[in-house]
Amino acid sequence: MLELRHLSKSYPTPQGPLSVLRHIDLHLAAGESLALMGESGCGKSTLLHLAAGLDTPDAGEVRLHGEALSALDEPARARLRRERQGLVFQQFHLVPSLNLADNLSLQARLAGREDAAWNRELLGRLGLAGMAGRYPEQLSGGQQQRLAIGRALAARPALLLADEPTGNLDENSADEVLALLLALVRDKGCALLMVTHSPRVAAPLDRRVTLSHGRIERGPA
Ligand SMILES: Nc1ncnc2c1ncn2[C@@H]1O[C@H](COP(=O)(O)OP(=O)(O)OP(=O)(O)O)[C@@H](O)[C@H]1O
Repeated sequence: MLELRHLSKSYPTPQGPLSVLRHIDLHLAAGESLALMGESGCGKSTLLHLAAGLDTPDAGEVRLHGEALSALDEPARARLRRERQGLVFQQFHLVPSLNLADNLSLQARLAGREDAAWNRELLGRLGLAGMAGRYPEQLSGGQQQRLAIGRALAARPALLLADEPTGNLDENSADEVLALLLALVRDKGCALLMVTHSPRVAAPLDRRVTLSHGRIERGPA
């Protein structure tokens, strides 16, 4: 369902182009979870941004459901992101002026896929029921992260892209949020590509790969 073919990406720097990704091939099947690991600065976020169509590769292509993102214009890419992808970042990116219920349903509403029953189930399973009227600043870090996950899943995306989704949480909250995230994606048959530097966080996922020197090193299955 997500296919990265011969992806290459470099950034311009005063010292010349910095080659970050070199001919990356990666495939993620429907409903599969994959941890993308590697040392700080190895290009994990760059790869995730390319997969999300938030940035464009220098060479190669990203295909989602067989459709090449490069063949779409930006409005079509944005629509695909809204309808088919959920994004979760380490910084929660909640909208401060919207309450919890409105933050949760924002993306689904924009995608025309709002489902009140699913929203209620999400709130319950994320431990946020009864807090619908609260604003992000009135929530703990763990609650804000759970809300960000709920927002990404509210439109029932086929693919969740997550960049260190538990990176801002203490160990206990991180374990709890990760377990919830995995249970939700498994129940809904949602594929997951998750960036993490932590082997502990990567362990419960179906597969792990490591980025190093711009290339994928296949880990143990
Ligand atoms: N816009 C940019 N311009 C120039 N260099 C960049 C840019 N964005 C990222 N880089 C460089 O590209 C490399 C890969 O960055 P990236 O953020 O993808 O790494 P990462 O593996 O996600 O790191 P971390 O685990 O620390 O978040 C780094 O050396 C970074 O400094």
